[in-house]
Amino acid sequence: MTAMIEIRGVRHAYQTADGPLQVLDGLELTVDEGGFVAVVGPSGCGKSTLTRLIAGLMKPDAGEMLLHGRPVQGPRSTVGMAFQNPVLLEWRTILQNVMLPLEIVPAKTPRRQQEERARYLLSLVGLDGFEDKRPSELSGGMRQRASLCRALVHQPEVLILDEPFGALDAFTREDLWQTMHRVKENEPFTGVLITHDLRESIFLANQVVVLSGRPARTQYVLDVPATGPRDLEHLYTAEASEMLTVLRHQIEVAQGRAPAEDTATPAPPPGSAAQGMQ
Ligand SMILES: Nc1ncnc2c1ncn2[C@@H]1O[C@H](COP(=O)(O)OP(=O)(O)OP(=O)(O)O)[C@@H](O)[C@H]1O
Repeated sequence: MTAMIEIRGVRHAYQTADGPLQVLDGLELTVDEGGFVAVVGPSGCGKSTLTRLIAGLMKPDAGEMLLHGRPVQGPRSTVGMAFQNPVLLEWRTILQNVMLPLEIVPAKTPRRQQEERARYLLSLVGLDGFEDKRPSELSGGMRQRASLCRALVHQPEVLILDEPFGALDAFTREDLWQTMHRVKENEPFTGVLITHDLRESIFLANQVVVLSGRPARTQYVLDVPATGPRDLEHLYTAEASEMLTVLRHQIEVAQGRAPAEDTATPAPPPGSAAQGMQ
């Protein structure tokens, strides 16, 4: 497997009025090409900071950030991003919103082909028939689907999803998880998902990385045995329940609510590779 994202010993601090705030301290992460990694951790530990570094919107103070073996020097059109708040432009139709990145960073393909791709993506996420609507005519879940298409329109190598489903109700969120599997089956991106939802992490990702409390380092890595599309029933299996128990415990450790060396730590689920990174 070729590594798409390699993060080695990354440190980052923000300069604040109260002095430097150390956010990341010795972060390690490898995402294989075509892989889908979920990053979980306590609130404020530095997850969004990590996404900004991967996207090249900021540079780390120390350590290496590599995409396809090359240092990340700045923002690249090969990285797509979608956030919790979709921010679609009301004066543009849904199709025009999806095509917006192609106007900012022009693609080499002819306009007709670009529009075909945008329409294809909209149909992939179940929004065919809504191309000419305005954002305010769509539900929250539909706007998030459109935002996903916009992030994918450039055929990014890396798709960063920063809590994209966090503001949605439980049913819509589960619907979107299944859409995400369909998209992943059809679009060859490498995914990084930031989430607070552990069920979401094991449903979507093939690996879950737990960050420690701030300053964050990689505390724990869990390989999810199931790959490819799965139905929601999968979340109610003994295997899923064991994985969730392990992850919940790791989050408690990261929050300082459970000791790191705890003999009560549940064993990793069968078939999964779980490892502490103390
Ligand atoms: N531009 C900035 N300047 C100063 N401090 C910042 C800046 N951006 C983030 N921070 C601080 O850095 C820390 C990490 O922020 P970040 O948004 O990366 O955390 P997070 O893990 O994504 O948080 P959450 O889980 O709550 O979304 C927080 O304490 C935040 O207040």
